[in-house]
Amino acid sequence: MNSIISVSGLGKSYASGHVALHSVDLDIREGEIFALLGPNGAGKTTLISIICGIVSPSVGQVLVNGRDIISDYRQTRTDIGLVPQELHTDAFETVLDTVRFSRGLFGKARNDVYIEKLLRDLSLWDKRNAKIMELSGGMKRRVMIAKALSHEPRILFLDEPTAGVDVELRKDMWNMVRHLRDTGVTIILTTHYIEEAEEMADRVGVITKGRLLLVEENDALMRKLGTKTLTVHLNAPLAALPEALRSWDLTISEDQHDLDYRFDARGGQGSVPALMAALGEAGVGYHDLSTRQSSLEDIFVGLVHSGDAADALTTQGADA
Ligand SMILES: Nc1ncnc2c1ncn2[C@@H]1O[C@H](COP(=O)(O)OP(=O)(O)OP(=O)(O)O)[C@@H](O)[C@H]1O
Repeated sequence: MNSIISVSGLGKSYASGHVALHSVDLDIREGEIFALLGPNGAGKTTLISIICGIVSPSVGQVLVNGRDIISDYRQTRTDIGLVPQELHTDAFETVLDTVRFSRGLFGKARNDVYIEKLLRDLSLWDKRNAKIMELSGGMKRRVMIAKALSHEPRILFLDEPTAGVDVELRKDMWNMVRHLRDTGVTIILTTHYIEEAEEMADRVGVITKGRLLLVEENDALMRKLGTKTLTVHLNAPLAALPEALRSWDLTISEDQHDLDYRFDARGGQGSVPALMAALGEAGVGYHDLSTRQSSLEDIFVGLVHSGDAADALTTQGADA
């Protein structure tokens, strides 16, 4: 598959002296959903702001569709739609007017057929004559996406599309993004939710402290993300594991009130009901359960320690 964006040796030092990006190499494939996953301050917004021409790089090169983002700014910017992290749009305008206006900013002729399709695709057509301030938070986000797509870009950047959004809206957003990808748009989103990267992306890049640690196909990365821990809160303290439970990867907490069970974050969930049955048969009573997924920090630490980061960078190099 062709690269629609090619980033090489990209570095950014802000005037404050802070180095936000260290020599990033990255290729985005046409038609994919790519998630840039990293904690706050990792450099995600800086990276996409450079690609979109909002922040200037200190060193390195970015090609969008084969064109340099600096010497060919006008064309490369036209190829891109950006939904920034902060939602800001004119509260008193109607949905239709604000989206038409955004298209005009790119010097594109009015195209009511395209705008209608776009608003229908984003389930906004019924609200086309509503003022922005009358819309729910989720709909305002959709309007931001419609604005970003109003000039028919081939690439859409979504900076933290679901930050502060409730679970239901998040799932709506995921469906919408997949649908947009099916219409041929290449999508790059930033997130600090592992779950979001897992749910949405074809490939994931993990970034921390301005370094792209690895770029992987989603499945391969999620396998690396290791384990989930299920904690079983017991009715009574347990001093030792009953014989029948010795084959399970179980650890009794120090106060003997909890049992921790570690299982594969992907594909291992089927073992949880079996464990519950085994606990029942062994006469171990419990009153509550909780699960915990490895945090990004756990993963970064794990990657750095296992040396996978270096291997992964090689993989990324080979990808380019
Ligand atoms: N204009 C600026 N001047 C100085 N430092 C900046 C500037 N913009 C960002 N930074 C710093 O660069 C680093 C990377 O910031 P960036 O916004 O790219 O991270 P991020 O991964 O998008 O984080 P978040 O998820 O919090 O937005 C941070 O330490 C941030 O404080």
